[in-house]
Amino acid sequence: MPPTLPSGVTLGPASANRGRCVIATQAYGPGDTIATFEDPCVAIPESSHLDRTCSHCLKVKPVNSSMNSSATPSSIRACTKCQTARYCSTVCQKANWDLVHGKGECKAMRRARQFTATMRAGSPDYLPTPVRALIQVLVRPEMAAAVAEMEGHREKQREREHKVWFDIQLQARGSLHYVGREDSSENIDEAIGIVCKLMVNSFSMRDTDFDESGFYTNAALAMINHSCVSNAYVDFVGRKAVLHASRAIKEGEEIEISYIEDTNPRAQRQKALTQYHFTCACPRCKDNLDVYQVCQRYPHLEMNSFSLTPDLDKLRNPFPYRPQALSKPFQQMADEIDPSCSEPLVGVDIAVRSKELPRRWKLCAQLRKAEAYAVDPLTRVFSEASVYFLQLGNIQYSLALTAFVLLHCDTFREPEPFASHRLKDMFMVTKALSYTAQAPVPPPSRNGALATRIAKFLSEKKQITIGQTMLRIILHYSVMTHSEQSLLYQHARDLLTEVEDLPGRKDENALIDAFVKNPSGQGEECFFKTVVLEPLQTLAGFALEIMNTEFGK
Ligand SMILES: C[S@@+](CC[C@H](N)C(=O)[O-])C[C@H]1O[C@@H](n2cnc3c(N)ncnc32)[C@H](O)[C@@H]1O
Repeated sequence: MPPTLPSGVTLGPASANRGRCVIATQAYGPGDTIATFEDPCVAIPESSHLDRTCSHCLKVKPVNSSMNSSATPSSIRACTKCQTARYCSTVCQKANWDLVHGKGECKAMRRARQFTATMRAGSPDYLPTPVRALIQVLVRPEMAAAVAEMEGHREKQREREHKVWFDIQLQARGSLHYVGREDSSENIDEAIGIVCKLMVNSFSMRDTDFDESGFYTNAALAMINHSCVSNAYVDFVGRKAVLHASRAIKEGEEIEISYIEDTNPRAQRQKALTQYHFTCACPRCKDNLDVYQVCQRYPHLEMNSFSLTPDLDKLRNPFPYRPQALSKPFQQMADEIDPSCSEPLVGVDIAVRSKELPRRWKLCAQLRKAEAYAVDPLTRVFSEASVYFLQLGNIQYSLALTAFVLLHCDTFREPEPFASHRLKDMFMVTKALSYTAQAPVPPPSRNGALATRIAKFLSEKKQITIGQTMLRIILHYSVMTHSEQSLLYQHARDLLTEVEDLPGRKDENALIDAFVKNPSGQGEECFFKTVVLEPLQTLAGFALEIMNTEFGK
C-alpha cells in the first residue's frame, strides 16, 4: 500500500527514470508551510548524541550551559534497564516505551551492552546509528511494512564497493542478533532489504551547529524526489518533519528537496548522490552553474530588501564590470582545486589545521582574485578559519570572518533570506557581538595588533543594537516560515529578551521596533544603514586582511 500523504501534497504519476513523486495540491509562496509529516518509521538520536538527547521528543541538552533555553531539557535520564536510551521526562519515557522501546528495543540495547562489556571492553557501549534504526523497524511490524514500500536499489547497492555491501550485511546480521531473531537466510534477506531502503530514504537531522544529530525516516516524506535547485526544504521539530516552500510553487507542480549540500561542487554532489543511484539532471548539474548563476535565477530576490544584503542590484548582477576578464568560469576554477581541499577540517587537530588552512587559502588564489568568495572551497576556507580562530580564543578574528561569510557568501549561496545557514550565521555573529560588547579591548600583542584594531572599531560602535536588530530579523523569518519551535528561534528569542530588558535601552528598542515595522521608511532605512549595516560591512572588511596576514597572500 502506498503511504498516505498529509494534506497539502499528493502522490504524482510515477515515471520510468524518477519513480514516484510528490506534487502540490495548491499553490504556495516562498517560506510557506506545505505539509507536516508525523508518525515516522524511525526518529532517533545519532549514537554520538545519545547521552544528551531525549530518545522520544529528540530535544537536546546543550553541551554549553550558556545555550540553555526554555526549549532545551535541563536533565536527561537513562532508561534504568538498558542504560542507553535517555529521556527528558517520564511522559516521554512512557510514550517511547509504548511506541518502540518496550517492543524489543530495550532488550536489544541490553544485549548490546552486555556484549560490549564482555567481548569488547573499552569500546563504546552503544550500537551504530544505522543498526539502531534497523532495530526500530524490525520491532514494529507496521513500520517494516511501510519501509517495504520504499525504493531501496538493492541490486545496485550490491554492485557498489565491496565495503558498502559488507557493511550492509553486517548491520543486518547484527540487528537480528540483538533483537533475538534467528539468522535464517529469509530473515537476513528481509533485514538487508530494510537497510538498503533506509539508506535511500532517510534524513539526517542537524543541530544548531549543523552537526548530524539524528536519523529520520518517514514513509510519506520518502516519496519526494531530489533537485540541486529544489523548491522546498524540510525542517525537523521533534518527531515531526515540516515541509516548507523555498520559492513559489504552483498547484500540481512537483515538490523537490535537496538530499545533499547543494552548494558543493558538482563532483562532490555526484559522489554524495551515489547512494541514491541516479544522475541528477537539474539545471545546476546540467550546466555546472556556480552559486552566483543559481542566485540570479532565484525568483524572489526582492525578499532580500529586508536582510543584511539589501542591495538587490548586487544580487542580480554581482560582477558588473568584470565577467569577460576571467580566464575561466568560476566553477571550473573551483572544480580544479576542490578535490585537494574537500576533506572537512571540523574536528581535525588544531596543529594540522594551522598548516592546512594556509595551503587551502593559497590554492584558492584564482577564486580570490576573481572575488568569487561565495564559491566553494573558498567559502569553506573562510568558515573553517573562523572556527579555528574561535578555538584559539581570538574572537575578534572569528567574528570578522563570520561577518564576511554572512555578507559576501551566504546570500549568493542561499538567496532565500529565511535559509537556515543564513539565520544560523546571523545568530553566530550576534552571539560573538554579545561577547565582544562585554570584553575589554585586548592589549596589543605581537600577532594581536589587528585584533586590537577590530576590537577598538567595535568598541566605538553600538554592538548591542547591531546584534539586537539581527535577532529581530532572525525572528521575523522564523515566524514567517512557522519555525517558532526550532531551537534557533528559541535561542534567538531568549537572547533578545535578555538584551531588550537591559537598563537604558528604551530609545534603541523603539528605533529597532520602528525599523522592523517599516524597513523602507526614510528614517528607519537610514538608521539600519548607518547603525547596523555599515559597521557590519567594515567588520567584514577586516576578513581579507586577517586571512592574508595569517595565511599569506
Ligand atoms: C527518497 S526516494 C524518492 C521517491 C522515489 N522516486 C520512489 O519512487 O520511491 C529516492 C529515489 O528516487 C529517485 N530519484 C529521486 N530524485 C531523483 C532525480 N532527481 N532524478 C532521478 N531519480 C530520482 C532515485 O531512484 C532515488 O534513489
